[in-house]
Amino acid sequence: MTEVANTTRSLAGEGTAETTPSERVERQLKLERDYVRVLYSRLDDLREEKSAELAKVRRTDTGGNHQSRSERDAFATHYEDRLAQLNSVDNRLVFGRLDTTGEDGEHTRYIGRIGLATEDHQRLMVDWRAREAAAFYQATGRHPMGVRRRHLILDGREVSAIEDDVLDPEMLDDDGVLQGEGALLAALNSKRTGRMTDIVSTIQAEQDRIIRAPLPGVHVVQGGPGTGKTAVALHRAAYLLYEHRERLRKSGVLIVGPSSSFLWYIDRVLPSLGETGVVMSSLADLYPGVHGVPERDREVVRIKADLHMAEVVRQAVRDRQKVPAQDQVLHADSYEVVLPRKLVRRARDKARATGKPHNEARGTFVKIVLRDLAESLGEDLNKRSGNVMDRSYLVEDLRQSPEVRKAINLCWLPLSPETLVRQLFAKRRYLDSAFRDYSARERALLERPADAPLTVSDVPLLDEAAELLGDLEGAGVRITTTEAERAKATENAEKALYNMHQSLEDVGVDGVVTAADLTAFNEEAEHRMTAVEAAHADRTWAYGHVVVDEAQELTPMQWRVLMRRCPMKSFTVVGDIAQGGSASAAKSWSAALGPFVKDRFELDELTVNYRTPAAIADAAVAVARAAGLEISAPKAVRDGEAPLVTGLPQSAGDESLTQAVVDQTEAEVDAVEGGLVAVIAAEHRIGALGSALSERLPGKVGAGMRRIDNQVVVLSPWDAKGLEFDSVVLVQPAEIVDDDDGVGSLYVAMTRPTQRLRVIGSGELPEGLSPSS
Ligand SMILES: Nc1ncnc2c1ncn2[C@@H]1O[C@H](COP(=O)(O)OP(=O)(O)OP(=O)(O)O)[C@@H](O)[C@H]1O
Repeated sequence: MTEVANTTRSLAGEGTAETTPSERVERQLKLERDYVRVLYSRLDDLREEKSAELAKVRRTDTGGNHQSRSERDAFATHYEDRLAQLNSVDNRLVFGRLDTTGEDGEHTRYIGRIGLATEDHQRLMVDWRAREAAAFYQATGRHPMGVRRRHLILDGREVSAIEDDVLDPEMLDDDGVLQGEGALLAALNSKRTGRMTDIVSTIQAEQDRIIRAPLPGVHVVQGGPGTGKTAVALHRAAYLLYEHRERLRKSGVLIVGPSSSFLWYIDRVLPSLGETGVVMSSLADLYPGVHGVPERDREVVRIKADLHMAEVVRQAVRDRQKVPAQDQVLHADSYEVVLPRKLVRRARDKARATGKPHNEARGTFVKIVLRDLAESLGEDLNKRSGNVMDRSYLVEDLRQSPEVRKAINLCWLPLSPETLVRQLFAKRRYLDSAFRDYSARERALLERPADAPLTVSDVPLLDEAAELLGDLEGAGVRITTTEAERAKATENAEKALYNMHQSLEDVGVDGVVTAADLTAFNEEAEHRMTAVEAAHADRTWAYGHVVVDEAQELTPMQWRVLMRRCPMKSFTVVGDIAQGGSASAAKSWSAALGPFVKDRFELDELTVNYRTPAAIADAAVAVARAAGLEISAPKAVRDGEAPLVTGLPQSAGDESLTQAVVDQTEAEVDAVEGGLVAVIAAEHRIGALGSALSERLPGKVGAGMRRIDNQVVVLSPWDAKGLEFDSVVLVQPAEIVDDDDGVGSLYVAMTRPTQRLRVIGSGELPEGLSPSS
């Protein structure tokens, strides 16, 4: 490893008076190239090592012994995790170099995606999340921290350029806040691919402070569009998993985003940082086994969002613990017995007083009813015939009677959350009782058939109901997995198995895998799936940390669900109050979080807009402010081109508008040369625009309009939330304001482009937008 020692000299003093600047750069480049080759070679060695170890472990004969098998599996899991990590970090393995001068001399550290060391434990590269790497992100011109920082720009495995930051307060201009400006601008100017990438090589100081904040507590990150909130939230998850691995490995991290297309957009970031064990969920999927469809009526959204719904659901459950209208005469065996209302009421009150959930308390209810009924039957028999009957026999006789069973069931049936919620909105008597504090108009709005699909707004109600009802098994009901669930589990297992095969082939073990290995892989695959999937499938799973993106959209009832998922209340919450679109979006962070944590949350703000060029961001801010939105505009990193606004006459019909949009989109596809174009329009236009665009640009517009990796994608402002495109064609902005969720939605749509914005509208345009001359 002499090569390593030679290349890890400090940057200081590397140039000599005799050499020209370009010679010095060349020498430095060579130095770095040599070093980076060493790093990749070590990575390759490690991969080979781990895959050989893995194959060996897999071949170990455990002699059918359960303990040896679990030990073998534990080793295998360890090697597999490490191998997966080594396989995921190839791209831009290393990106920085930090030289420090301290009392103990000069040190050079290379900063990369993971930590690497030589065989004899000499450090080669530091994980970006390690404490020693922090200065790489935190040193600024104003606070140089005694370091020299170099950015390495790689093309494949080769260093193509190096960039040294000037960390000298004397040389600071007023804007000296950006680090590694060249690398940063290269990242920002690159074409979008439809998938978010990591920013690990260019994290900025204000972002890094948030990423490395302590684990406990609720940390809110407010920031305008494009300030890197999503990026920061994901890198924070990776950091926490590194820094608190022991704790979070067991409890897990949950990431919540607004929609499944958004989760798809971000789902490559964590694996590229070597982290895979994270559970992701959209708001529609927070309740296991249900995917909530959008709730269309804004009034209904508002009603179901309110915390008062917890009381409504509680009442709905109480309504299912009934006292019959009259005393009932029942038959059991050869006896006749009266079931008095009073007895039922007493049993119900006692069962409720246990404080147990409905399904569990049902056991108490049934026991009390049978006991009291047997007692009165016993007394009756004794009175009539003088016989003293054994009470337990009578209880058994009553329990066997279909009439008695039916009568008891009608009073207190075991219930699933789905049934409760479906019937709540389908049966007038339940609706009227649980929503008694609401107007007749509101109740009419809420009513729907029992087989109507469950909506996103129903998801928190299901969760609430599940809390209050408890397990069905607690009520003695056996739960069988449905055919569909079984099919899904098999499909998942097959996928996992396929992936295992793939990764084996990738590391060159193909051909030596035995049938026993494959069985073990299969078991392992199932085991692994359940680690993440078990958490997702288990409503009562207590996560160690929850990350919430686009958090301004969460309703109070959705927050209530999330607070339940993390009893320790360790949250990273990122969002922008000004972008709030839904009918119940938060007006402030205090209003959103106050009911759950009072004022016990940290608030940080991100102030730099990395996505949208200033000329476009300014136009978006002008429109938002003209409509009275209070926003603090982040400072854009790039200037860019002003939006082109085309105003069609009021008389132009839908056909001319569509025509203009198609023409403009075609021009944008050419202009962005392989980049992505989004056409953002109100929901009702999406179908027609999609068809017209597919006709003009065959093969470029996705059939499913939400496939955001197509070159052209047509979507609503809601679906565009959190996403970005090289160019955006914005259709009929006035309609977006009226039709969708107000000017917040228009603001979201206008801030999606990384390069160009085109606006096309007929008739009057919203205030702040005027046709380009
Ligand atoms: N430090 C950085 N280095 C490179 N790129 C960055 C950096 N910070 C942010 N970006 C890029 O800026 C863009 C916007 O980031 P991101 O989507 O995280 O912003 P956001 O605040 O979540 O935006 P919005 O609120 O509009 O959804 C992304 O392309 C992201 O990769």
